[in-house]
Amino acid sequence: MSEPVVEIKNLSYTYDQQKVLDGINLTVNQGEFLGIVGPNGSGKSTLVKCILGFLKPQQGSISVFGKPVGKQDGSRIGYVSQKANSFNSGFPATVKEVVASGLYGKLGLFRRMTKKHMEQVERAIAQVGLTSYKDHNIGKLSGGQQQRAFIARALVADPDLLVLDEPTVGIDAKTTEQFYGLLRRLHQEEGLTLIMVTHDIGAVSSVVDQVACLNRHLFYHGDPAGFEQRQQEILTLAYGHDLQVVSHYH
Ligand SMILES: Nc1ncnc2c1ncn2[C@@H]1O[C@H](COP(=O)(O)OP(=O)(O)OP(=O)(O)O)[C@@H](O)[C@H]1O
Repeated sequence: MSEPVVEIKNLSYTYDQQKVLDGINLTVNQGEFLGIVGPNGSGKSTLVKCILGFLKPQQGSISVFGKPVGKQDGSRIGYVSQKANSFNSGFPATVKEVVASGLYGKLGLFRRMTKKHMEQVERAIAQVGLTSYKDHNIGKLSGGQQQRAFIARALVADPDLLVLDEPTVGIDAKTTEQFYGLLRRLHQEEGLTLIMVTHDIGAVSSVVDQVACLNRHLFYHGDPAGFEQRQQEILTLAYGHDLQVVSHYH
């Protein structure tokens, strides 16, 4: 079997006096699609920031593609942050320019784009179905279209791992469904490994193939069937009360 994409061992993270992650052990294997769920303030974004190397944990270790976090080629990881879709409508950049900015890490800011780079940009835009909007101003697109443009920016450098932090916040149910369709295709047809933080517990089981339920501790990590079977028990532990979950997809 190939090496894990992400391997987290006994990870703890503390902000000032507040321990927000405690003793987390979690492995993401190649080709998996992991959904991270948990209540507000449960440490989901902190965990993602540790995986991306933005935060340095006080305890434990994380390796990504077999190397300590921060030591791998950054272009192997695509990231779409929580705030990516709160874009100023006057922002003076086209979809093509925003997507091309995803290559700056590889190119350096002032190196010219070659024909091959431009083809990569066009391909990433096509992957998310925005070809007819490629010359539109990003700020003038709908929230769902903007979100797809940011996915294209994360995909343009051809990453092996895509990390998404609450990508469907502020997006309506129909657009969210289309968006999940896109993620499913990237996962199933292109074999991309994905990690997605989400509040959408109902939909998680129909989109991801692994679920991690977090609230400082990891309360569940396994397949969606096991999660559904023990859902009330796990959510009561993690959320502290019975939470009725309505699935969007059944
Ligand atoms: N930079 C920071 N400094 C101090 N405390 C922080 C910082 N960032 C987050 N926290 C706190 O750490 C806890 C976990 O935050 P985190 O953003 O990881 O949770 P989350 O599960 O992603 O939350 P949400 O679902 O609301 O986005 C929260 O109590 C938050 O207030």
